[in-house]
Amino acid sequence: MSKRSHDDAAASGDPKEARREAKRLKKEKKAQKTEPSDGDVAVPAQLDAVVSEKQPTSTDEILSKDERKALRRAQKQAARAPEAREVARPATGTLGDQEAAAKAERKAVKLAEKSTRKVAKPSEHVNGQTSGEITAGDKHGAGISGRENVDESAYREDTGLAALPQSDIDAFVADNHLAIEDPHKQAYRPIIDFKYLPGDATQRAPFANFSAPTPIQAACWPYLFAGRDVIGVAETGSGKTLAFGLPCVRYIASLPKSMRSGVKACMVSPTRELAMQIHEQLVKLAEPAGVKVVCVYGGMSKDEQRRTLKGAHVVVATPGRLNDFLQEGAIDLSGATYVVLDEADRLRRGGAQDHLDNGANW
Ligand SMILES: Nc1ncnc2c1ncn2[C@@H]1O[C@H](COP(=O)(O)OP(=O)(O)OP(=O)(O)O)[C@@H](O)[C@H]1O
Repeated sequence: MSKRSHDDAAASGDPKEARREAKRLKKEKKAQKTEPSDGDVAVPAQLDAVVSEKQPTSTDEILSKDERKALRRAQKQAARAPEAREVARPATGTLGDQEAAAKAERKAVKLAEKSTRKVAKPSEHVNGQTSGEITAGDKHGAGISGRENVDESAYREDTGLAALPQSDIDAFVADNHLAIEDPHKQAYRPIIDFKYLPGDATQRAPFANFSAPTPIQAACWPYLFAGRDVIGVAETGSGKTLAFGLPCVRYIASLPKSMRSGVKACMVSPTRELAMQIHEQLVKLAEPAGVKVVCVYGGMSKDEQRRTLKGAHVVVATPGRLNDFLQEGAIDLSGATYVVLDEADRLRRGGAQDHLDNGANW
């Protein structure tokens, strides 16, 4: 009913008719007030807020107290589970009333919970490899091979780390975009603080100037301490050297003196510069532990390098020079059970495959 018809009724001179019209008009106005306007069709945005960080005020108007509580819970969980965002979104387009909103809300809570569990749990779809795969970014890779035939009980999680609430671990994994796949499903907790490293405080001295392990270190260390094979992928400058270097040095340092002689670890790097960088960092850790690290690479006198090899526990090498020394018997890797292929993808691309194949019978 329009104002025009009300005017018409008044103009007809029938007061009864005019009163009826006025009443109808009032009713209509009331009904218009309760109907959503075009601006209220912001339902998708409100439901997006189920998984976004900020909760718009209009959500408060639509949801009940219990629903708002569930919403906050979902937001917290969804913040740690980015996949939930994508799964929850399709539900948003079709909902326009309170009941539907509550339904979508419940669904989002469930999805967020499920996704959170998924993030926390190592994936189960690994293709029969024996390696754990640790991914923290995707620029450069380091193939890290742990000790063979080592009792996996060699690594015992620090009690403080084991006592942390799962939510702390989940938050670390989600915040650092870590994906950890472990076919053995041991689900070691990342060592998120140096104080959770095995060993006493003196062994943490090399990290005195660092505030916390980097994500790739935190994720790799438990697996490598346990003697597992690891493929680690992380961007450049993310601390991969210590990720594989610390467990290596600790392993050698832990050997009884009678078993310590000879090369115990070999690290192959695609370039001389990278090999030298690894060497430089490892020496700082290794020397105080009585572990000798040497670096051999092409373009330098072999004689000098041969001399340095005497008494070495760890050899850092470029593929060609390593192969030369293997051929001539200057390096014996028969006792080396800790092998690192630094930037394994680059090693392959750089034509190191033949050298690596030659070294396969180390
Ligand atoms: N936990 C840490 N906190 C702060 N700095 C660290 C930490 N661990 C290592 N670093 C420092 O970060 C720098 C880069 O580390 P590193 O060379 O291991 O990175 P990377 O991932 O191996 O890089 P690249 O891909 O270039 O080889 C080094 O100077 C190293 O001393």
